[in-house]
Amino acid sequence: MNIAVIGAGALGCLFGGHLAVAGHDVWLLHRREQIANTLSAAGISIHRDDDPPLAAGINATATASDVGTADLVLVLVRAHQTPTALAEHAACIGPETLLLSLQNGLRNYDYLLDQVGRERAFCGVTYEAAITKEPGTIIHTSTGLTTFGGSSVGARTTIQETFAEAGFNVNTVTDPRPVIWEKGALVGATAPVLTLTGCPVTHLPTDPLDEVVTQLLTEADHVATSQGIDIDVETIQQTIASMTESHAEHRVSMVQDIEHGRRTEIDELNGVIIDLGKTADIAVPINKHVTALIHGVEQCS
Ligand SMILES: NC(=O)C1=CN([C@@H]2O[C@H](COP(=O)(O)OP(=O)(O)OC[C@H]3O[C@@H](n4cnc5c(N)ncnc54)[C@H](O)[C@@H]3O)[C@@H](O)[C@H]2O)C=CC1
Ligand SMILES: CC(C)(CO)C(=O)C(=O)O
Repeated sequence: MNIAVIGAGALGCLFGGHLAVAGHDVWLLHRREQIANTLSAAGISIHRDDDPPLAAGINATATASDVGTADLVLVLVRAHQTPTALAEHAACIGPETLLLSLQNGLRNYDYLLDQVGRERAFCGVTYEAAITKEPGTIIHTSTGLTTFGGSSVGARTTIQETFAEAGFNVNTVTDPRPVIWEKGALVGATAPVLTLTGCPVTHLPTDPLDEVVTQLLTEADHVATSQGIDIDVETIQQTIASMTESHAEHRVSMVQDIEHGRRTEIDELNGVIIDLGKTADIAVPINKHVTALIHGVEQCS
């Protein structure tokens, strides 16, 4: 397959690297030509535990037309960067190109649907986790399930098989919205708490963090219900509890954003919960407070 990955960050290198090693023609789309040239020349390197690093030769470019027409475009920029990134790299999206997002955020499926319509848009979530050490060198901190969905069964199966052959554990569903909301609620409840407190993932289920996490989850659940989406707070809490082992070494994306002085994805997570809560007349005071506090941290970091 000719696969373009928009966003050569932690997850872009993780998925792109494994897909390249599995034999696909993978192109990383980077914003900066100079870094793209370095990635093309040096390849990427994926570090996991004490294993020898996985080296992957890869094509990288800042010019989407270099890719030709991609069979699959994997979108892995920060959620708020999605519409701009899709417009910028539209040259590799042809009339049959499939689009897949595995980003965090509650609006990514809508962005992809706007771009290519129902038959070619696929969206989901991943519990794989990675941190960038330097451009093209990443630490794969945790492995985990990837779940995505979309209308076309044939295309879904092709994408699932492609990722499974590259070593990923992948599930598919028809309607991706419940899994997107389940992970959106989880990240919206945990990432701001970890970012504001500086606590590691292992602290999440302990007092007093767990009370705030539960309040944030409960508000997200009420808003999801108003959208006709059923999420299970208890299941999410169990996932959070399991992350204290599976993600003990990981610094969540929002913490990484603040460490690098970048804008966080808070507006694509808790911000969406606030907006939809307003429309549906559902009070979400804790989401409003943490969103305001994260905006404050963004201004001062
Ligand atoms: N890092 C992780 O462990 C996980 C991340 N996620 C989600 O996956 C998404 C990607 O996360 P990361 O890889 O950590 O982000 P990252 O910040 O490491 O990488 C994003 C990359 O996109 C690039 N970019 C931004 N705009 C661009 C554009 N217009 N064209 C080309 N490149 C552009 C940035 O320069 C950056 O290199 C986020 O939504 C994140 O929340 C989900 C699960 C785990
Ligand atoms: C849930 C987690 C930690 C990765 O699986 C994540 O999505 C993040 O780092 O933001």
